Amino acid sequence: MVKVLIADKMSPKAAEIFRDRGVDVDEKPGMSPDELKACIAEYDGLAVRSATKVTPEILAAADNLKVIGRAGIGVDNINVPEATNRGVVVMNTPFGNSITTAEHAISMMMALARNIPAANASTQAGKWEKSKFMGVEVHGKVLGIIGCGNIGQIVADRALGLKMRVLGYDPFLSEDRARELGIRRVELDELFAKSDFITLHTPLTDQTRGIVGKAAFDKMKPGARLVNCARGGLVDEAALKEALDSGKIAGAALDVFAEEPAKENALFGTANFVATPHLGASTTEAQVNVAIQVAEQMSDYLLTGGVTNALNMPSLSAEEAPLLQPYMKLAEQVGGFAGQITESSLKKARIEYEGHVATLNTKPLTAVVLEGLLAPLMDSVNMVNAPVIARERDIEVAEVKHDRAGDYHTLIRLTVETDRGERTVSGTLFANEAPRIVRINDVPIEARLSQHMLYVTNNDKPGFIGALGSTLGEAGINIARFSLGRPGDDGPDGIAVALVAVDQPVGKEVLDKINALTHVRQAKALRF
Ligand SMILES: NC(=O)C1=CN([C@@H]2O[C@H](COP(=O)(O)OP(=O)(O)OC[C@H]3O[C@@H](n4cnc5c(N)ncnc54)[C@H](O)[C@@H]3O)[C@@H](O)[C@H]2O)C=CC1
Ligand SMILES: O=C(O)C(=O)COP(=O)(O)O
Repeated sequence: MVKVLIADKMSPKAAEIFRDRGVDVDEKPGMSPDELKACIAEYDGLAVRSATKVTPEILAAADNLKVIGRAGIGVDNINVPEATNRGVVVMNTPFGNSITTAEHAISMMMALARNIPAANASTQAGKWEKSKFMGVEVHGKVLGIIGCGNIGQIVADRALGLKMRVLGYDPFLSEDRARELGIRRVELDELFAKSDFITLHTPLTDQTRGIVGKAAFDKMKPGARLVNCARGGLVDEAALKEALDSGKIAGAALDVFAEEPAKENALFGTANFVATPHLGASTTEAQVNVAIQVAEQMSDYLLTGGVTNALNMPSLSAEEAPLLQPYMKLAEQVGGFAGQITESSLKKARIEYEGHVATLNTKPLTAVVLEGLLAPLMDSVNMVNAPVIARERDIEVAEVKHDRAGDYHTLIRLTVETDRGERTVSGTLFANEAPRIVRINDVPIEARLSQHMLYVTNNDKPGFIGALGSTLGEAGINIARFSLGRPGDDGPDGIAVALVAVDQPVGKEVLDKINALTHVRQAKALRF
């Protein structure tokens, strides 16, 4: 009998469904990491919310684990790459708590506008400080939404109902979709400058970490109010404290903190600061939704192999799987490469299949290319929902097949079109199984991707490679493989590209140093 552990507090519906489906279930919320590590080997499935941290250590001890189900949206408490390495499927429930979380953000905004938490405390303390708690209307005010995905769009809808004017910043929000939502799409600086209220609804990624920091507070309209019901690391808490203390902003409400549980925090006790203990998803309705969904999805997988809302596994029939498997990896790399080097709003993605791959069922491959392309920007993207997300975001997707082989016997070429022009990434399979990137824009190259990569465009001049090697060496970063390419093969003619596989991640500090090297035009750290 398969056995599942529910490690966080969940609606009793989850255990009920597991039992009804014939899955053995233990409920042990509140375990320490050591306790979890000691017992995890017993289980085939692990169901969590945000409290349990599924670290590489836990995964290393999870000898029988096949699936992790997140009863909620954000999976930043789960080490998905490590789970993938270990063949553990990670699933979430992308929509079950979105309305509830949007409603919490609106509640936090209203709490700030009318000083409700402080007025409540003062009134119940017997003070009757009517004149101290003068508020502001939200009617006619500007709400800036950073991250206009599922939750951000629900917040926009509710804010429009409150007669607010809504601005949205999201690299994936198209002009047409913004118009449909009744909001205005802006760049981040304009959002900071014009918003009376700002609310965050992005996942926590390398791009969004610290998105509201000192520079952002400096750009904000004096007297703005900030709400964060997404993830703690999005707001720099020290900079927020300074902005509140100096009176630069009039208030802030946080549901999420850089460190949770936040039992101590420098912000506690600050005037005009409101805090809730990660309550965004905590309503009866949302908790029943996510508990049912997670238990159904995990039972399906454990009992039948059916996959829904998996973040790290494509769903495929048993017959196609072995044929498509090596191409899946290639498709993910080609898409992931383009996604990580694309910085502005995507308009089109053209996926061309040439040679052998064009004779296969390319639908799942296109889905995996799109998944790779969109994954750097959102949490809940998988091969099943990636085409839907692309459609919703007005990204035009074209699939083209050329049966005849070109330079390679098999090739996947992805061309993405953004506001700033086109980018192309092509890849092939060596020996029918090993993915290689063979062209980036007009530059031929031959690169095997590994977990940590450095992608550098530079002026093709002597001295660059030595300087790069020294900078990495000084930072204790070992170069595993080094691939170089340039548009023409007949001597230096301007630009060149280096794809460097490194054994350690390249942090921001080292990346800044590389970007400052003579001849470097742009360096980016990529992850696969
Ligand atoms: N406080 C709580 O209890 C809860 C918090 N959450 C958090 O809310 C987040 C959002 O959830 P959903 O809307 O369902 O996710 P979603 O994936 O539908 O939307 C996220 C949006 O953020 C955008 N985005 C990504 N990078 C960005 C950037 N650098 N700048 C601006 N926008 C960017 C994406 O394009 C996407 O549209 C989740 O990732 C989760 O961390 C979710 C549920 C409950
Ligand atoms: O769904 C999410 O992303 C959340 O943050 C909800 O967290 P929770 O399940 O309430 O611990």
